[in-house]
Amino acid sequence: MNFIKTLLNRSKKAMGFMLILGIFNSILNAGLLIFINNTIIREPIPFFPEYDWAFFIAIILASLLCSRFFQTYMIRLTNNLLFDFEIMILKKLRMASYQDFEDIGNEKIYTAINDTKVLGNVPEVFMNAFNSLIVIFVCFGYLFYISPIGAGLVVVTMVFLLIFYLVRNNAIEKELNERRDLQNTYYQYLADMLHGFKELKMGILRNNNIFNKFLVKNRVKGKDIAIDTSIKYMDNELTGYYSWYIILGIVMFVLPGAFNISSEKTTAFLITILYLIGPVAVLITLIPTYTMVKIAAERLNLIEQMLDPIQDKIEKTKLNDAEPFKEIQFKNVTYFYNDEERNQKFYLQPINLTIKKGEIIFVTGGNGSGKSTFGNLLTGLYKPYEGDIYYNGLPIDRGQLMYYSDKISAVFTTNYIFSENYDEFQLAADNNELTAHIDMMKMQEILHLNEEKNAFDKNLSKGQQKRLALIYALLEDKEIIVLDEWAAEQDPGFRKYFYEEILPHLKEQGKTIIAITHDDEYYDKATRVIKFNFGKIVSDKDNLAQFMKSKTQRTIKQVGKS
Ligand SMILES: Nc1ncnc2c1ncn2[C@@H]1O[C@H](COP(=O)(O)OP(=O)(O)OP(=O)(O)O)[C@@H](O)[C@H]1O
Repeated sequence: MNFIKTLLNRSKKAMGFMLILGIFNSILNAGLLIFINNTIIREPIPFFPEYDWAFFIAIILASLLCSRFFQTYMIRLTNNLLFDFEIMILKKLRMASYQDFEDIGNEKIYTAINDTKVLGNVPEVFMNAFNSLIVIFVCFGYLFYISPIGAGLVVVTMVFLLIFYLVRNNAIEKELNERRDLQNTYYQYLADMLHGFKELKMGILRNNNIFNKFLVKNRVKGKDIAIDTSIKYMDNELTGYYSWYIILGIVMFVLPGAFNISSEKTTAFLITILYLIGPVAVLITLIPTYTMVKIAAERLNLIEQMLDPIQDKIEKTKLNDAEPFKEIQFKNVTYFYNDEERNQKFYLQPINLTIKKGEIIFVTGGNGSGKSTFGNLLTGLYKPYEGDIYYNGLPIDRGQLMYYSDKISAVFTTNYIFSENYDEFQLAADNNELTAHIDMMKMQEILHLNEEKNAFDKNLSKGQQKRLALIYALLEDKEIIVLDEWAAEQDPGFRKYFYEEILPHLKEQGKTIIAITHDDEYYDKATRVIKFNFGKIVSDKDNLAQFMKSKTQRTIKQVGKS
């Protein structure tokens, strides 16, 4: 697993150094305890007893410096790891196929980003545990030195406590997993609420139900589990904490009488046990952290497997950029949706066709007939289930999909306008190409440039957003343009203008256009019409004669006007 590997690699480098530092610091701490004990029971230190105060100060200073160095190093390591993990998830996401992205869904990605935060804290937790272990080890050595029987008693009590903890922790782990699943569905309902806010405002029943039956129900369950888990943890902690008093009682009242231990030794025993409470508490609070890390790592592992990256192969299999577009060929290309959750299956039957440069193809058919699925295959968003797609005669394999997609501009039905100018378009008034596109889309008075972001403002109507999306697509200056129901939101006048003026104009510029459309009154504006029905191409008609006829009529009209 990549995350765990990175964690181990990064930790390994740090661990060797930190272990030495940790051992040194812990020995200093334990030394401090022995020093205090010896002073209380008036046993002088074995060397330079007259300078014991100087030793005391030296140990404290050394421990302080060591701790500061240790903590600073840990802060850096933790933050660097957090950064690396977050970037790793984003990088994997960026390189994942659209199919994988669709399968995972936004909610799990949000949760995964939170999981990286849990993993990032592992080295610190581990080092704290390690330091505590050393202190515990040294303290026990000291206890065994003072009274082996008393120390044995403490060890037995602690082993019982540990077993009690681990058994209870198993039950808690199940609850934590359940909480994570609830979190995923919570994000899903939240997305419904945020994206469907308008729809919620339009239906009281809907509004009540999403709130009461889904969001609140989910949160109540989440809260109940959280309370239950926290109470179990608290019970564990209280049991642990109060067990110390039992141990202290045994040391105070049982040991001196039963085993004839002197009051000095009893005092040293008591102080050591009080000193042990801190490090043991650190170890005990580690158990929930360990459980959380385990769950986060398992979930991240799952996401990582789902986000199967394709970047390794990309550089080797780049398409020839210089070669102009000639054709795209589909050979026995099929696609298969098998949505088990929703018990939904759809098979797009073998497609065999060739798209030549300069064609204007309309893809038509009823709802659910497979047009958009075909569009996703054509744009390289989906990899064929069977068969192959060829670009200029070259079969497109998985590693080339991104480069293949990069040859195509697309405006999807659910088009999204980015908030920043990621394409680095030259959005300036002196960019003639831009002004020509804006003129063609009749948006001179509508578009406002946000100078700070170097992007056009997004607060446009749906139809206007589609026009802006097409302007951006044209600025990409690619040879192939795929449009999915682009004209659906345009008013009748602009729709007519789009089919009769814009598309022919783009063809004249040498563009190849594949438009998914239901506008059958404009079918004569295509050079070819492909019709889908129930996941199958039922007709693929060359429409060039019709197109030429309507083009001639258009030219005659223009001449007439002038
Ligand atoms: N992500 C998906 N998972 C499972 N099934 C899907 C998925 N996307 C689409 N489908 C199914 O595939 C079939 C074809 O869908 P597609 O979107 O290609 O149809 P379409 O012809 O574009 O329809 P429309 O004209 O309504 O946009 C539909 O039956 C749909 O339910």
